[in-house]
Amino acid sequence: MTGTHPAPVRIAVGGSAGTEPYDVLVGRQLLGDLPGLIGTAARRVAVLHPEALAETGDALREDLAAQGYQAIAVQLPNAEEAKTAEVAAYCWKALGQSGFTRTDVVVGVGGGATTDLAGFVAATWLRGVRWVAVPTTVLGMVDAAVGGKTGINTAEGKNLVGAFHPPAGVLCDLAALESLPVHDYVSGLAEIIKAGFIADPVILELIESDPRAARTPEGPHTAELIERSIKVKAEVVSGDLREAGRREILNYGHTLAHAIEKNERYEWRHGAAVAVGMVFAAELGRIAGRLDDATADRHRAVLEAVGLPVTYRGDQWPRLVETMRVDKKSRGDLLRFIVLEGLARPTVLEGPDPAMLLAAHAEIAR
Ligand SMILES: NC(=O)c1ccc[n+]([C@@H]2O[C@H](COP(=O)([O-])OP(=O)(O)OC[C@H]3O[C@@H](n4cnc5c(N)ncnc54)[C@H](O)[C@@H]3O)[C@@H](O)[C@H]2O)c1
Ligand SMILES: O=C(O)C(=O)C[C@@H](O)[C@H](O)[C@H](O)COP(=O)(O)O
Ligand SMILES: [Zn+2]
Repeated sequence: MTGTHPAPVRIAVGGSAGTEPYDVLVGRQLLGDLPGLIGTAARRVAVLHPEALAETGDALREDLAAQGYQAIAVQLPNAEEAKTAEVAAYCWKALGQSGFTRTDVVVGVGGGATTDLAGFVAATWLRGVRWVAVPTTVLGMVDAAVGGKTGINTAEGKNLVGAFHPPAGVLCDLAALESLPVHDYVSGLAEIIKAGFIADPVILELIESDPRAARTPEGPHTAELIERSIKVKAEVVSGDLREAGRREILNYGHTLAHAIEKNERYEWRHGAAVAVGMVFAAELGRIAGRLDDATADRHRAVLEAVGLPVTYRGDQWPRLVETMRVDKKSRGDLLRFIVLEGLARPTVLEGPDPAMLLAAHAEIAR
């Protein structure tokens, strides 16, 4: 089948804070590009994959072995269970036992949880080795694999330990999405919709034109939605890898989302929590007098139209507030939220009055 697909779309991510630039490729049958990204200096390659992609991980290992690399496959638990210190330690052991040196390469194949963990293992092994991301979920392609945020969760909260460690390249093979359960596919739409609200409203129009079709990889706008969202992310992280400023806009909806995920013991998908978190942030923006009613209402409408949740248990508020205090955007005792001043006009709301937070919470509580 080689040669039957059009050339992939290539989206450049600029090097920032002294890191190398790299490309995100979106297309089909992209694994031929993997050896070029691994590079000629590597002898060993570790393919980290989730249990759900055991066959893919093993096929990739065999392929790399056939090309002369000493390749190992390291199976991780599915989803958020992979993002723990114990799983990272298990991977460090596998690298140590295979004699992994500074010129060897980690490949993360899977959803955002897998690439977050794989990138973190690469960032920490020998203080940093090269890694390549092969995202296999919508969310992984449009968000997690791009931008170099890697990390794990702790008992106190989501992504509290990590490193900025950009990949050498990102390969988004759209064929991978065909095996993704619809629940996971739709979860990824939350980050696409986020990109629409913070930067590219055409995304919202494409989804609103046929929300049912947006729920499937066969939808007419799938590739465009993915490419537009990657471009938003690439543009933002190219200028601010370490989140010194503008990158915070990518955290729209995430302050509450991460608290919900922790409260649900990570049994909610990230995208589902981000959907509720964005409705909360929109209401907060409206209550703070920054966002117009129509744009605030549009959040609920588009998220519900694709089947994402827009409400959360009303009795959990005190616990959620407690968790939000350790959000990475907090400074001392000051809570900080990304809100909108209009479509594609994100800004920071610092230290909102607790009554304002409560009023926004009332709009999502059930
Ligand atoms: N680093 C970042 O910038 C960033 C950005 C956004 C999200 N994230 C993180 O990403 C994670 C969520 O990622 P996700 O939504 O991709 O979920 P996930 O990685 O948990 O994957 C969801 C499920 O799908 C399975 N799976 C993956 N690909 C598959 C495929 N092609 N076919 C069948 N099953 C498949 C996984 O094994 C898992 O069980 C969260 O931990 C979130 O914090 C990170
Ligand atoms: O890349 C970013 O920056 C983001 O904030 C993207 C988010 O979608 C993503 O969930 C990220 O992992 C959140 O980062 P955190 O620093 O709030 O843990
Ligand atoms: Zn996110």
